[in-house]
Order: sequence, then structure tokens, then C-alpha cells
Amino acid sequence: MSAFFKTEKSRHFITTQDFTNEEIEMMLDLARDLKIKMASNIPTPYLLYKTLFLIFFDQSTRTRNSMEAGIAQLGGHANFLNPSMMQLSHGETPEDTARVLARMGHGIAVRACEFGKGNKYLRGMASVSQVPVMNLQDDIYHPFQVLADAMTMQERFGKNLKGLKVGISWAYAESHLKPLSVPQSQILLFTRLGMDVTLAYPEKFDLMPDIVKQAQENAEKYGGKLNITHKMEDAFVDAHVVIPKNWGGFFVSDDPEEIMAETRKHKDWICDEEKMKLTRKDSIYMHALPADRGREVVDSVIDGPHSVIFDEAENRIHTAKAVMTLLMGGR
Ligand SMILES: NC(=O)OP(=O)(O)O
Repeated sequence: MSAFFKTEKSRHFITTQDFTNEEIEMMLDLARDLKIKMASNIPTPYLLYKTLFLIFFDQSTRTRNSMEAGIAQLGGHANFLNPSMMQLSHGETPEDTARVLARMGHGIAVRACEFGKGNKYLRGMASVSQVPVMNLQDDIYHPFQVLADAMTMQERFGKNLKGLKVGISWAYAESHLKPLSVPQSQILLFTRLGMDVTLAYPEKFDLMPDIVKQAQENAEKYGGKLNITHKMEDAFVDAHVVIPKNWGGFFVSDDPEEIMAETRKHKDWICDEEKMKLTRKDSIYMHALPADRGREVVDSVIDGPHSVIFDEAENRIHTAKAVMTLLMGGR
């Protein structure tokens, strides 16, 4: 474990692509251990007196609270920064902000989802930061979410996820600009872990071509599969795991009204009981949350026997604590 967090330079957690499969497994193993310790009230003071800076350009329930509660449970402290109260309007660059915060604490975590800008902001910080920069969701990646997803799958299907049949599908929502980062990070990590992934979406609702190419390369290298289809049902047939979720039509048009007009053509892309019947008997329904109930998914599925959404949400704190511990130098 030491080679992972005791490197000369800080490791940044921008995407799971920057970590080996062995390192990803290490994160998941530690998350499992932290979950057991939390349930047994065993203290885990691995980041005693350390400070994490949290910057959120976008709203959050799970991510903010998993990081704030997580570092407190590790013995450290979170300093929440509201961008509207930072010196951004006076032109402070991400590089200068990172240089300053790195002198005052031990980690910087940022949510910045604006399309074409978020990842650049994080990369700017990471290019100079002397402490780990962690991605709490940008316009390309959501690495903390997919670690929690993988942990949830391991809890249901065992540690080895090779060959697991996973359907990731676009679903209808009254929204035109939900980030691409969740499905993109899912196809990247799940193919790395050897899963058999079907990605379904209506034509025009493409993910970023470079990310799809990387996921295809991952599948070839690690023995996974990535099939792309434009029929929602294809993601459900014989699936162990289904993850139907909306994402924005960023490549449909630059005009939000045109995107919504195209989105509304696909109201039938809803996860309902008929589609769940196509899955395996022991299948699980997952969603990163928040879900658009009645549009992305019917209540009887999201509240039904296949749903593991609250395990998935809970696992955000255990995986967050694991990544912070490994990157910020505890244990
Ligand atoms: N899944 C997720 O990232 O939730 P929040 O947007 O509430 O943080």
C-alpha cells in the first residue's frame, strides 16, 4: 500500500484511468474495511488534524456530505468554499488558488461540471498543486461515484466482477444538461474491471468519442466488453445490473430548446417493471441519484426489490474515506 500514497509527488484523483487496477482494488478493499469499522464504531483516525478544502461550483447532496462527514470520521477537518465568495471574479486562476490552498492544508476537492470548463479547472489545479486534487464531478468524469458503484456491485455479486452483465442506459428526464460524467466514468471503470457492458441511448445522445474509444481499449485490454445500441431494452436483457439515467444532449445542438425538443421525443425511455422483467432474477437497479421519479424510473422499480440505491449512496462515504486516506497520506 505504501507505494500508492508515499510517492514523491502528490497523486491526483481526476479519473480512475490514472490508477492501475491493483490501486483501484486497494481503494475498494480499504472502503470495505472502513465500512466494517464504521458499523462497529471502531475509530479510524487516519487523517488526524488534516484539512481538506472543498470547492463546489454546482449543487450536491451525496458528494459534499460524504466528503465532509468522511474527513471528520478520519479525524480531519473540511473547509467548505463557496465559489461566489472566492476571488474568482477578480481573476484568480485555478493554478494560483491551488498553490495557496496547498500551503494551508492537505487536499483540495472540487466539483465543477460546466461543459468544456470543469475538467480544465481541475487539471489547472492539479498541474501545480503540492497536495492531492480530487474530482468531485466535472464535465467528463465522476470517479468517486463509480468507485461506490463498483463497491455496491461487489457486495451483491462478489469481489470478482469479470463477466458481470451491466446495462447502462440513457433515460428520459425534464433536463437538457445533466453531465455526461457518470455514464462516461462507468464505461471506463467497468470495462477495466472486465464487465460485459451494454450502453444504450437514443441516436444523437452520444457520449464523448474519446471516452468511448478509451473504454473500448480498456475492454480489449482487460477482457471486458462494450456494446453500443440505440434500443433501451437491449441494456436490460439478461443483465445483472441496470443503470438507467438521464444525461444531456450536448452533441444534439448548442440551443437548449432544441435539445429539450429532441429529449421529449424519448419519453418512452423509462425504467419500468416491463423492462426489469428482461433482467436476471437477482438483478440490481442502480442510480447515482438524484433520480427523476416518474420520468427516468417508476416508483415501483426505484423503491422495489431490485433497487440498491441507498447502499450505493451510502458507499459514497466509504469510498470517499478510502481515497482520502490513500491520497492524503494516512495509515
Ligand atoms: N451522485 C451524486 O454525485 O450526488 P450529488 O449530486 O448529490 O452529490
